[in-house]
Amino acid sequence: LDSMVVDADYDGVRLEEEMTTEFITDMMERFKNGKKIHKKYVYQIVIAVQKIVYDEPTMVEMEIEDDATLTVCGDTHGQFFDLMELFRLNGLPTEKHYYLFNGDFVDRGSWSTEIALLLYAYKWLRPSQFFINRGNHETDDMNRVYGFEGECKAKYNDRTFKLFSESFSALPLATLIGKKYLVLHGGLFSDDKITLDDIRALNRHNQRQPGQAGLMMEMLWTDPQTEPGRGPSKRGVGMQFGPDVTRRFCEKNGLSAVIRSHEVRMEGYEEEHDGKCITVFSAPRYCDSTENKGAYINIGPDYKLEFHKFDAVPHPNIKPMAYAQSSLMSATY
Ligand SMILES: O=C(O)c1nn[nH]c1-c1ccccc1
Ligand SMILES: [Mn+2]
Ligand SMILES: [Mn+2]
Ligand SMILES: [Mn+2]
Repeated sequence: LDSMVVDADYDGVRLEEEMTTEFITDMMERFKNGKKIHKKYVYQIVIAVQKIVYDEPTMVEMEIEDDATLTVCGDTHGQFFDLMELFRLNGLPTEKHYYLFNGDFVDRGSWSTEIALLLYAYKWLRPSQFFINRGNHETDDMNRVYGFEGECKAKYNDRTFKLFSESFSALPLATLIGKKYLVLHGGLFSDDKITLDDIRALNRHNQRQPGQAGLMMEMLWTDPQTEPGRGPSKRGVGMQFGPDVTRRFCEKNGLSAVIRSHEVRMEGYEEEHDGKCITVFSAPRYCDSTENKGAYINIGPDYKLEFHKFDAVPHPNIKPMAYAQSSLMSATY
């Protein structure tokens, strides 16, 4: 990277050895105006964050300081302009305003590189006050089909996607908030015996992609159901878990609730399983078609959950999946 030179006439804020709020402010403005950042900076940001998240535990554990707030966001799926609306309503990330993005920040929407670079820039700036869980869309199989790979290659290059792909494999799979809320993208398990220690013990570095079975796959793919017990997945991957499964898991692990994302909710969030399984989804008017609201959850030092809804905002006339590769082109031979 050192040999790469950013031309003297580059019109953006320059990035040196560390991330700065000035760089982030400028990058946000550039993205709002349909501009990009220099590919050298893309590489620097993704490589820096890959190193940071690689060393984080599979389940990150954090507390909310007395004068701080944590906002938990669900799927954003490349809907950059709606994320800007969320930040306008709720405030940008700061040293005292922590954010946790609960996976599926790319694919579907056509500003996935903008969202990924913005979240990564904040992660690099304040690694202990900004958190990112992996979703099932932070995987090669989904990115090949649902637009992120194509968008990386269209806006930047192949190397950009490769670097993002390696960073996705390094992302933590869950975040424990004040020992009360377990936040993960999909949901719970086919095995009642799974505990937080099993999640802590999961070595995510020897399995880059979730595959079709196992703890990592279930954390990224499963969904709640209203019926007690367990049932088959409607997605063909993972399974569904009922209110009794959630209750037993919370009791066994001393949790107040599990907070997950992964599914659209018309009001942007939903408290299910007697309030012990909470879905939060932060992509309003999903794929420009579902008439859902977005939502986010603010949690203060008292660990009370405060739900907020928000509406989609206008965006430039680029359709969802604009960069998705046709299945023929992306097939591997
Ligand atoms: O893209 C989505 O809606 C999504 N978000 N999480 N999982 C999916 C998905 C989409 C298609 C097929 C399987 C999963
Ligand atoms: Mn065990
Ligand atoms: Mn999703
Ligand atoms: Mn998902």
